[in-house]
Amino acid sequence: MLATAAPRLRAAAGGLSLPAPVRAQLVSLPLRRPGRYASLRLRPSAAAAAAEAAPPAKEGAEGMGFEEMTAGTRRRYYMLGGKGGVGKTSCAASLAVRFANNGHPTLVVSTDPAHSLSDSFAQDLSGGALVPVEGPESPLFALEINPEKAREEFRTASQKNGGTGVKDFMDSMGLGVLVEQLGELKLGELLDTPPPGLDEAIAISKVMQFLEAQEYSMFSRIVFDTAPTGHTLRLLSLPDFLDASIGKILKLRSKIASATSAIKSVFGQEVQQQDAANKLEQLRERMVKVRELFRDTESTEFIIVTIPTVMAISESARLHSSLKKESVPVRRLIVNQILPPSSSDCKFCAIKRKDQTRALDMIRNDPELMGLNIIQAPLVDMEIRGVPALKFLGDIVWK
Ligand SMILES: Nc1ncnc2c1ncn2[C@@H]1O[C@H](COP(=O)(O)OP(=O)(O)OP(=O)(O)O)[C@@H](O)[C@H]1O
Repeated sequence: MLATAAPRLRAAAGGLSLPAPVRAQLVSLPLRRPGRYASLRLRPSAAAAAAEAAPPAKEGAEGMGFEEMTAGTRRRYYMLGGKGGVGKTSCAASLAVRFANNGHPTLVVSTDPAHSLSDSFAQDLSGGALVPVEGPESPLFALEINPEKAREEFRTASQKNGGTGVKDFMDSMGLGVLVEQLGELKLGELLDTPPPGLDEAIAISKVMQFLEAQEYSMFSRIVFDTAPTGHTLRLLSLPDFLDASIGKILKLRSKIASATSAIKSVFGQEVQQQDAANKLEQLRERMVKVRELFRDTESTEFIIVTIPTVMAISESARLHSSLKKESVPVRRLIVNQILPPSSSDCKFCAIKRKDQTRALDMIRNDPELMGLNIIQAPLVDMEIRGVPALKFLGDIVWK
């Protein structure tokens, strides 16, 4: 029973209470104030008692606990995704803190255009660059990919330079060669409007950087806090789309090249043509790498986050089905915000708990979801913000 498990914890309206020191800080915590929590640590006894008081964290397959997630120093990617508002950011941030506290230099990346990593860590992590998170034992960095800023740069560049500045912008994302080709094919109008999927293209370009740039080589764990389902599915299918598009551009180029070769006698043109084609092939190879990364069971895992409601579970089942079609590895399902058992005679809580129990049964009987390792995460009675609160949640969820 919560009330007797530890004096710091109480059975509040059926939910799990944060320990007093964390609560005290949270009440007065402003948004995005850096450094506030750097020295605050949860007392191990409180965290342990909370973990004990929480509902069973896991069911399902053996050997799928945190030990397996943290083993080895070879880099692994974890993508957390699901319906809006279910707790993707809280779970991703808590996993990142847990990795960092277990010796992994970790990067947590938000690909959600409506970022909440800064709010979750209660530190200003905005700006689109790597920012150190204060608090964990090993280095933890955060990156909020800033598509709105990128969109703005895109618009400004194309307005100022009649389209040519767009190339610089796309160059910076490693996609400049695509623009060159579109320009050569006289598809200029395509360059003046941000293409659909630009947010995802920016995220993909970052993933390419993770694979290639020295700056990122130190990270042994990279955790993605993804956007709600639709966005994320587009993100995952984009490398395929770009690969196919590049294929089409290459074909079109070669058709145009052969049609015009008779009148092209300028020395060097052939070489230029070949150079552009090579660059396109290179970009294509990079896309293939990203696509393979998303599908590599050794290095990547997509973790679906849901809550115990019929609507969220139905969306999770659809998400899992789409991810399977994309061959993205999924093994775990977090069911967040579960009401722990309570001795209180709150009628509302009893009904809510029954509803949640039915929803959990629904997961166990759903053909799409039943094979996944289910991780139950308790509802805490306050917003989870700041490293100590995330550590508290992470120690309960990731066992
Ligand atoms: N287990 C929990 N107990 C209590 N509060 C929680 C829990 N999980 C998440 N929350 C709260 O719910 C809110 C939404 O959580 P979060 O931002 O993590 O969700 P999200 O799925 O990332 O949302 P979005 O789709 O808007 O990005 C936050 O205020 C967070 O503190």
